Order: sequence, then structure tokens, then C-alpha cells
Amino acid sequence: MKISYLGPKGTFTEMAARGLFKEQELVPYQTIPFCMDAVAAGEVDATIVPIENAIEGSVNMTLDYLIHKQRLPIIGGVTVPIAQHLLVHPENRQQPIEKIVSHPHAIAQCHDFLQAKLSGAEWEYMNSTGAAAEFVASHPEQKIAAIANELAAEEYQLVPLHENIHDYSHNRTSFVVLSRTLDMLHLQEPEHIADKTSLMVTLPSDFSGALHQVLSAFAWRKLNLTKIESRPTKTGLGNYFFLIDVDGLADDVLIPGAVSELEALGCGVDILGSYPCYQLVPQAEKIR
Ligand SMILES: O=C(O)C(=O)C[C@]1(C(=O)O)C=C[C@@H](O)C=C1
Repeated sequence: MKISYLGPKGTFTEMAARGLFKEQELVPYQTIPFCMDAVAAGEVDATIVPIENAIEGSVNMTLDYLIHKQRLPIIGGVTVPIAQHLLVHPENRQQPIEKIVSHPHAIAQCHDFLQAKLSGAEWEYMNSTGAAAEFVASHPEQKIAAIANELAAEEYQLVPLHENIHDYSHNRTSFVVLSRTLDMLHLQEPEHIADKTSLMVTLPSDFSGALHQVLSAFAWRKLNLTKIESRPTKTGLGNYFFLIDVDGLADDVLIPGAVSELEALGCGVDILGSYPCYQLVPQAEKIR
């Protein structure tokens, strides 16, 4: 079985993929949309993509591509501890850093650190933390540092100038597994922490109290919502749909009942997936 992930080697997405798919072939792609397109094209059986970070919130690239361009079912989820480190080429240990390269989410997770310690350095966004580490490794002539993880440090032979530079402890990112052909994941490892059903709900326009009624359809059935978020429909300013996560797997009665009630109110409802969620535990050991 082949699984696509946001590459190159050494990304957090690779960590997530390795945690879930120990025996499978992992295939790196350059962007999140390319990862999803690879599933649609049949090049891989599934993909794993980041969906939400505890500090930065939703990964809009994933949500928007999933909703608007490549509607693949969600078959599993995994939460990964995120520790960011400032990595340099071994030849540049003593050099002043002029530029920081990384994924925009990774840079945002370290704002306080960068402002306090490296306020003079400029930033350059890259497709992933792994791509940033690879860039630093292949440009020893530049006074640059990557924000990336310990897997990338090892993969690209970089050394840490500062470890654990993320602004909040308990930094976590959730990833989802998308596939058209595979069934819902059912793994012995890593730790299974919850089950979720993810829905997309579009409200009828000009309907006062619509959101209140949507929430009531879940509330009186005692369906616990673990997330509700609005995203633009991209059809005009002020038009939104809602992404709602319900605690538990879709059953035969309560979730179909809630969906029918919402449809009767004129809402559009799509079930994006009903799936188990796992978690990886933080790595105790430090990097070099
Ligand atoms: O760049 C990576 O290493 C990724 O896997 C992407 C990504 C993200 O999209 O948020 C994943 C986890 C971290 O939050 C930082 C970056």
C-alpha cells in the first residue's frame, strides 16, 4: 500500500505517517494539493495531510482543497506533538543568522522566540519544514536557519542552535488520512483517543436563527460537538459554510436523524468522514 505525504523527507507529516503506517510505502509530494491529487489519480492508496494546529488553528490549504477541489473521504486522524527547533548547517554554527526559512505555520508557531532572539532576520516561506531543512543543508554559503523538527535535523545533517522554540508548550497538529478505496482505519497502534464524524453544513441564506437551529438538531439528540468552524464558500463576501465535528462514529439513528432535520430546514449537509483518531506521544529524547 502507498501513502502520499507532504515532503520532502523530515516533515511533521512524515512523522504522522510513520506513526500510523509502519509497514507501508510512504511517497513524498511537494504540496498538500499534490498529495490529494495523487489519491484521485490512483498513484497512491491514501494520503495524510495536516488539518489543524493547536497554536495556529486550521490548515486552510487542506480544508479548502478538500472542500472545493478534491472531496476525498476522511478515514482516520492522528494528533502529533510538535517541537520546533532552529537548525543550521554545521559550518554555520557561529555565524549570525540573516534569514529564517520554514513553512508559514512553523514560523507562526515561533513568533515570540523570533521577535525576542532574531528580530533582525528576514523570513522566507517554504512548502514545508522539511523543504526548509533541505534548503539550508544545500546552501552552506548562506547565513540561514530552518525551523524544523529532529527528523529533519537527522535527515539533512543539520545542528540545532536552539531547541523547542515554539511559543506554547502542548503544541500539537492534527492530521487526517484521506482515501477513496480504503475502509476506515482500524489500528492497534498508536493510542486510539476518540472517534469523530466530520460534517459540512451550508445554511440557507436570509434565515434568522439558522445557526441556532443547526446546533439544536445536535443538542437535543445529545450529540456532542467537538469543533465548529466557518469557512468562506468562495461564492461572495459574507457567504460561509460550517465544518462541524461530532464526537463518535456515525450511527444508524442519531446522526442520520440530525442530517434529515438539517436538510428539512433547507441546509446542505455532507458527511466528510466518520473515523477513529489516534495520537503519537512526545519524543522524550532530545536532538544532538
Ligand atoms: O511542514 C511540515 O513539516 C508539515 O508537515 C506541515 C505543517 C502544517 O501544515 O502545519 C504540519 C505541522 C506543523 O504544524 C507545521 C507544518
